[in-house]
Amino acid sequence: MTEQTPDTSLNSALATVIDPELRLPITELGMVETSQVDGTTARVKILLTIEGCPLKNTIEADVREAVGRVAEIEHLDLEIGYMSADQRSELRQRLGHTKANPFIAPESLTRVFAVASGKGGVGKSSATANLAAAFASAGLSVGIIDADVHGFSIPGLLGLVEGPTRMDDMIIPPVVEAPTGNGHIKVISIGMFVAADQPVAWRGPMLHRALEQFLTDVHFGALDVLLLDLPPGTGDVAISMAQLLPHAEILLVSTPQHAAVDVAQRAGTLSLQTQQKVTGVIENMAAMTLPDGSTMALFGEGGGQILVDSLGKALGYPVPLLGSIPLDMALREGGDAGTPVVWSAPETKAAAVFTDIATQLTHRPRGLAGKPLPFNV
Ligand SMILES: Nc1ncnc2c1ncn2[C@@H]1O[C@H](COP(=O)(O)OP(=O)(O)OP(=O)(O)O)[C@@H](O)[C@H]1O
Repeated sequence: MTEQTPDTSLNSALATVIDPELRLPITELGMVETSQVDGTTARVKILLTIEGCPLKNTIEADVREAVGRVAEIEHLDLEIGYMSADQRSELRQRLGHTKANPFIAPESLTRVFAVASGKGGVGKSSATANLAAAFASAGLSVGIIDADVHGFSIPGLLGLVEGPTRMDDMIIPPVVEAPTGNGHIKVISIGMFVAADQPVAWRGPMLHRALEQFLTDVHFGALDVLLLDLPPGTGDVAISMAQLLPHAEILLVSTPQHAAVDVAQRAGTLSLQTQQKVTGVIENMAAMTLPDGSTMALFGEGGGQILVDSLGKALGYPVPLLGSIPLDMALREGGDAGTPVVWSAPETKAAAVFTDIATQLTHRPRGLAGKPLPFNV
């Protein structure tokens, strides 16, 4: 066995420091410019990707912690610098960032789910955030594109305050870690690019361009699952999504209310034109259990089943009802507090149903692979 020198011990320690956004060891990202040991002092220079990097303090603390674990080292002389344009370009190459949509590459292993609804306020964004949380709790690497232009709520539902990091023409999305395990959620939202109190009054081509840029400029890295939170209805974004991610599978969220079924059905049958697959229906806001154990069906009952039956007939293949999420105060409170109910109250029925749906989806075979669409935007 070869003896570890202090220098190799230092490098091994630095290799345990993971860049929180890029999710790779800083030693593999060209971020360690100097690492040497003189006597009992380690001299380390770390290069951050950009000046004003929001994660400076985290990376610095992680480096100090890692070096502190090396027995031979008593002092750390740590310098923080910034990458040059050439070094950043090298990093982009190392990451394989090509400004091409990675999700339509034939070798892509990412499952893409577009979460849609017929109308607003049925819990589509809550379902997206909770499904992402359930996938991340299962150890998966998850991405969310919040494309709900008029109600971008995903960052708030996940408690994200920081925005993306711009590295020249590459955008690095902020990351939310699952409370246990290695799973995480990378989030990009239209809301991160507009002033907080400004409505997004964009026409179709601009929305198309924004979605396209999210797919080409945002460096998600290797994702197991990508979820898109679509605006309600069958508008421009749904059509752009179908064109940019033809193999995306549609998850339709609806309440049990019978009146909601027709609108949800229209959103579902759009898939006939886009040739996408409706992978399942999630019924949300189903009967809630009251403190005395009785149930109250505030939004009626049975809509989810009616919807899957009618979609099955219209689409010509069975569409499963993946689960029925009850109205639950913990779900609303978790969303308001920025922690999805799957993480904040895993013991609730709502959390259990989301977890079950995520499990079903990971075990279901993929939808039809990227078919060309019969129309252009
Ligand atoms: N099962 C549930 N129990 C209790 N509250 C819920 C449930 N599902 C959603 N909500 C609450 O209903 C409100 C609307 O939910 P959400 O924003 O997820 O809907 P949406 O369909 O994404 O709306 P929009 O289309 O406007 O973006 C939120 O306040 C959310 O916390």
